[in-house]
Amino acid sequence: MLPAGRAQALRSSRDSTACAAKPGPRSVGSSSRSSFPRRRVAVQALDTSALEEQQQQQQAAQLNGNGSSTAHQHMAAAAAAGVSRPSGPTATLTDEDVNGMQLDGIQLEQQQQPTGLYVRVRGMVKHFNTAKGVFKAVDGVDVDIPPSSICALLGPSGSGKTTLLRLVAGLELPTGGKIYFDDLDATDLAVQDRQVGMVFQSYALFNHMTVSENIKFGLQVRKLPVDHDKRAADLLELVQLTGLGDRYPRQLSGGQRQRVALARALASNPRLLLLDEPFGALDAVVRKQLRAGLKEIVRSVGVTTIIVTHDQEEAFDLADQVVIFNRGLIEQSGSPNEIIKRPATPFVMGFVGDTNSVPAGCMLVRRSGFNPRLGKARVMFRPSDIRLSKEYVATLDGQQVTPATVNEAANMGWTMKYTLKFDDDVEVEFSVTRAQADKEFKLDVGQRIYAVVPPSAMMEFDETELGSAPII
Ligand SMILES: Nc1ncnc2c1ncn2[C@@H]1O[C@H](COP(=O)(O)OP(=O)(O)OP(=O)(O)O)[C@@H](O)[C@H]1O
Repeated sequence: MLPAGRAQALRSSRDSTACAAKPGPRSVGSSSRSSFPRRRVAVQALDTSALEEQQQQQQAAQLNGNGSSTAHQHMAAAAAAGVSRPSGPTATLTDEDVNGMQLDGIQLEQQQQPTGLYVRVRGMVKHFNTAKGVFKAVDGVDVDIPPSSICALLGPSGSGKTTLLRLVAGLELPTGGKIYFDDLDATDLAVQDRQVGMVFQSYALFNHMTVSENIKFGLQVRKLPVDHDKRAADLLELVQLTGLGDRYPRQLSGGQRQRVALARALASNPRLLLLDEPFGALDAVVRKQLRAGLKEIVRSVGVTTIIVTHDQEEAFDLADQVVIFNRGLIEQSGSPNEIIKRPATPFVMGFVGDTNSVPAGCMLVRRSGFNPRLGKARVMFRPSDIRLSKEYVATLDGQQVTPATVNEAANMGWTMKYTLKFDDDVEVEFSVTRAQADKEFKLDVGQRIYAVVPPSAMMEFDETELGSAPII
């Protein structure tokens, strides 16, 4: 539960510190309508994590002795035993960074700070030059993320999720396309002017600083006009770590460290929170707890949130909008319900949830009345769409049944999984909850059953449509 009054306190603090900043060195917002740099606080939303990431990359490049190392090499080096972690606040930022964050000329503004950013990505392209040629990591992506909503980027490994997140953060320069924050063309905006907070899988905390010092770090560097101690205390309460401010990161559990990272990312009131596998290194129970807390916190402070995750349950539970990536492109974007109930492509159907895949000409498909188009090789459907009768019936739900034999039964704990083998040797999986198995669907191996699948639940596809191998 969110501590009473914390979110309000944090919001009020945002309101009272609303400022206008001069545009940063790279804030070339081309739209003349844009009021972003003048109207909004670039200041209080300047988040340390993006800068630290940039800093890590520079340091890692130096460690590699190669100023032109790829971003991936940088990150790998940075991740290696925290070697590239900065040793102290003054060592973390270049003069240029700090100059970019100075508050000279900033006027206090009493106007209410808007909540989350409205993020629009248009025609985004990011190609990397590799030894094998041009690698299309992101290849023409449009996404709209409404203010204060949570968007999850989901997809196979290497599909371009993190690259898109880094493009939005300003940590990668696009090969093509535009990024808009509200009505501002933010494509060329400097990282420190993006009002972005970030949390990564690796904890990204300064080990030599206490928890409170970690949270206050960005506020101090920027000399933000808020009570730093109070803000750190408020954030610690928000992430339910009150009393642990004097500890060092090594004295915390993995889950606690991630909560500190979240508090630190929120300290400067970002209008956009970017999370890259924030709970990836944690066990399932802790992940679930943190997930619930994260949802409540980001909702309460109203920050627009983009999260990259491999965990489908996490994506569907957290997000208002789930974006499914494949090979640098978006296969589908929609609410969790839309994605689950109406997958737009065979890839999404196969990627999200369990599916059975059978030849288009098999008995089950033919008897169902489904008419595959010519040239299509297979048909998919969800195991949960199978209806069956243990007694012989000619039709079930108005459809002609297909007889099958229970070939295998697997006890999965809370569910039972059965393999059904039709008389043309085609096998499908059928699963029921333990409660259903105990009551109506207790099946024995060798038993005959009679199955139907509604044609409306079937999707035909070509094998090539399911590919997720990256394209070079
Ligand atoms: N700097 C780079 N140079 C060359 N290729 C890169 C670079 N950065 C990313 N890539 C490649 O771009 C593709 C997309 O990478 P990205 O990290 O965005 O994938 P992802 O969907 O986040 O994967 P994962 O879920 O495994 O983190 C990958 O194949 C990756 O190897």
